[in-house]
This record gives sequence, structure tokens and C-alpha cells, in this order.
Amino acid sequence: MTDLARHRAEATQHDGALVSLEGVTVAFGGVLALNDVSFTIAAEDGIVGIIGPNGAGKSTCLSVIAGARPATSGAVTALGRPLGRRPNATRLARAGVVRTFQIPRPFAEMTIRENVVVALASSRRARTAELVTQADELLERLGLAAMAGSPAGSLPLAMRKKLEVGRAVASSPKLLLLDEVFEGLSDTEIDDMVRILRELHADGIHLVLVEHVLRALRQLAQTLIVFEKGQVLAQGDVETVLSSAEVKEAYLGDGGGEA
Ligand SMILES: Nc1ncnc2c1ncn2[C@@H]1O[C@H](COP(=O)(O)OP(=O)(O)OP(=O)(O)O)[C@@H](O)[C@H]1O
Repeated sequence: MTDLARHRAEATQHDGALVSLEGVTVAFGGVLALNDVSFTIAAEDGIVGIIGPNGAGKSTCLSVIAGARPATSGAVTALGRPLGRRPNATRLARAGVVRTFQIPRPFAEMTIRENVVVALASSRRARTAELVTQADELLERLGLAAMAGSPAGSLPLAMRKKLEVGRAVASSPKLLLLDEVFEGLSDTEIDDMVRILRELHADGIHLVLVEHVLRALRQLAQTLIVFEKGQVLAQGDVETVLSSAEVKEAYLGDGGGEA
């Protein structure tokens, strides 16, 4: 295959499937966090939410897509790259697959600005002054500009969540995987985060969110994937999935999320 043909083939694969899991199982001893899971996420699916009761395997799934945890068996691709048995999350992040964590992990002693500068420096070569300018632009977009000089460790939750998103965006993701970014936010803070994520998506960043806050997903997502007991129970457009009797029983019936 010529380089050009290979490039086209990769681009086609990438366009067709941002993420694909085929027969993926992740075992923790006797617990199957993922049990023979297969699904595909394409760009046309828009913003994708992964929902399901506690312990259903959602975060494990995100870790597998981000290359942070190998599948025990099965095949995973992200942005058209097969991840193999020994995925490398750092290399995958450089290729554009970046995840945030449920509990934000900023460098607490550093200021908000410094945290973003460090993240920017991980994905580009530029002078410090240029990185600071870029960091300030990003903080402006996130509504954190006024706090740029504050230590990251002292921030209230909503701002820590925003900073977590900002640090992820600073590393130039093509596919951003968000783990419970709305957890613990007030209604106003949820609306603010929805606006930020919509803008990122409009800028061309593909978004996949593991989330319990359905109010946010109803505003933001076009597609839902529902997990139950390590398996995919349903996948489809948001309202169709949420109105399915099977999903209501498995997910909403157990108090695992707010309708
Ligand atoms: N590192 C681990 N070691 C052992 N078991 C684990 C580990 N991580 C997850 N599990 C188990 O795997 C299953 C799936 O966990 P996972 O965190 O992926 O679920 P989840 O759907 O994200 O849950 P939640 O909504 O509560 O965050 C659970 O039974 C969990 O206890």
C-alpha cells in the first residue's frame, strides 16, 4: 500500500469510527467490569453520553478507550488506531485521545494558569510567554480568567471541573473523554458547563461523556449508550433510549440517575 493510500484508508476508518469495541472483556479477578462489549461511535453520532447504574462498567470502558487499561480480550480502536494488548495512554493522548477524571487532579500547589501552561507545553513547542497567552485565552473561554493566579488546590468544585476540562483541551484532543464532569454541580453550573462543551464540540472536538446527570445529557448529547452489568443494554438517540422500557427499568428504576 502506498503512503497516500494508507493515509486515505486511515482517514476513512477514522471518519467511519471514532471508537470501536469488539467483544471487549475486562476482568478484575472474578468480576467482569466489561463482559463481551461491542459498539461503535461515529462522528455522525454527535456528542455521546454513556450512562448506566453504579458499577455497570462505564468508567472502565472510558479507561479502555483512553488506553489507560488493557482489555483482557477483544479489540479496541480509538481514532482508527488499534490499541492492542499493551496500550500506551500517553502516546494515545499525543494522537488526540484525552480523558478527564471524575475527581479532578490539578497540580494543587500551582496556579490555574500554570496548570494550563503545563498542559499546553505537553502538546506543543512554544516560548513560555506564548504559552501564557494561549493559557489566558483558554481560561477566558472557560470563565476562569479572573482566577488565573489562584492556586488550583483552593478552587471550589465547579471551577476545578472547568480547570480539568481546560487542562484536557490544552493538550489538543481530537476525542475528549469526560468522566462525570457534571457531578456535584448546581443547575447554573451545569448550564455553564453545557455551553462550554457545546463550544468545544462546535470547534471540532469529539466528545464522549460518562455521566449520571441526565438533565445535562438531555441538553448536550445526541446519542446515548446504556451499560448494565458490564454489557451494552441500548444505544441510540437520546429520547428514544430514555423512553425505552428496558432502559427505564434497568437504570432509572434503581435510583442510579435522575430522570
Ligand atoms: N481497579 C479495580 N479493581 C477491581 N474491581 C474494579 C476495579 N475498577 C472497577 N472495578 C469493578 O468493576 C465494575 C465496574 O466498575 P466501573 O467503575 O467501571 O463502573 P461504573 O459504571 O463507572 O460505576 P460508577 O457509576 O459507580 O462510577 C464494578 O464492579 C467495580 O467494583
